[in-house]
Amino acid sequence: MALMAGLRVPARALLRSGCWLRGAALAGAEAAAGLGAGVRRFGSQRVLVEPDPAAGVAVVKLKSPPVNSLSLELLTELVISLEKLDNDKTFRGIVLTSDLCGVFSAGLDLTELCGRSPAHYAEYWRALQELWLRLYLSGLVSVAAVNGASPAGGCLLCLSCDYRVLADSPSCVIGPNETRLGIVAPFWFKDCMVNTVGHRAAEQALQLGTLFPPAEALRVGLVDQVVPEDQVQSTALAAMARWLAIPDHARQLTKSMMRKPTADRLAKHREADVQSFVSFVSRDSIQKALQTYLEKLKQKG
Ligand SMILES: CCCCCCCC/C=C\C=C\CC(=O)SCCNC(=O)CCNC(=O)[C@H](O)C(C)(C)COP(=O)(O)OP(=O)(O)OC[C@H]1O[C@@H](n2cnc3c(N)ncnc32)[C@H](O)[C@@H]1OP(=O)(O)O
Repeated sequence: MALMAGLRVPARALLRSGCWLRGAALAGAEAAAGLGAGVRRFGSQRVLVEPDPAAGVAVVKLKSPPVNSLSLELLTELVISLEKLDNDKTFRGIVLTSDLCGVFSAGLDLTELCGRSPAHYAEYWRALQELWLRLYLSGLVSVAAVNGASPAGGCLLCLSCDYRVLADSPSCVIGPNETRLGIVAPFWFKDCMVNTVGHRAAEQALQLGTLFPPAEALRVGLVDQVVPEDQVQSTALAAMARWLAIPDHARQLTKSMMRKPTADRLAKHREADVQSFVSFVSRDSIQKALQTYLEKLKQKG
């Protein structure tokens, strides 16, 4: 750990922020990255949006060190950015990626699920539902450029996109590891898994809490392409070009036809889903399991 201005800052976080600062330093090379003169990045503290209006594409980068865990703030900022892009006719597609080195998203922020009030759990779960519904049903083409580990809720984010490109590195594991924490993925995560990899593979992965290394993730169909780490974003953009070659109205109607029944299962029972999450996560046994897991993570660091 490094101590900075009285703040306990993990060395890994500094390394990672070095990684995204390096990205910021490359701002001068924005033209090379497709950002023309006068085109400005926008976004918020935890979500960086790099627009390429000429291509109709925005690269949306998660930048919430150390591990892009889905805090209430990150969920909220991501929903706002997606809403803005969805409502802006300039954009037809987004590439969702991480601005940190080695981690796409660590999934739900476990500190949001431990030792908080039922009202907080309910607010948190509503924000997660909101993000999932918005991303899953977005009219934009969404390509996940998965440049780091993506367990549990991180995997859900990827599955909500239309296409997934994963970096070929042993640390880039992806999958629904919830049961390993002693918790259960919500039914809408289960539905996304089933829709992507089929019932049998989803059942095994969900029960065993499997985190797939890249080659396995490709084999089961959890991701669509595995490429060297430095080619993840360019490959995602190339995939995007293929998807954008299809007329929007036809693609959007087809996407809706494929996804709406799954989304409706949650949309029609959102409040019941919130209540079952709150009562589940408030159980003493679940609180203990989550605390123990968090402590193990911290000790490992
Ligand atoms: C009856 C039915 C009812 C249905 C109800 C439904 C209930 C559903 C409930 C919950 C669903 C949950 C889904 C989830 O997403 S749970 C979260 C699962 N995530 C994980 O297991 C990932 C844990 N993290 C890791 O494996 C690693 O951190 C990794 C992402 C691989 C990165 O590794 P590394 O680079 O080595 O970084 P560190 O492990 O050292 O972590 C750095 C610091 O970040 C903290 N951390 C990590 N992950 C989280 C997290 N998810 N939330 C909060 N904090 C996290 C970690 O403790 C380190 O902190 P510190 O620096 O203070 O030591």
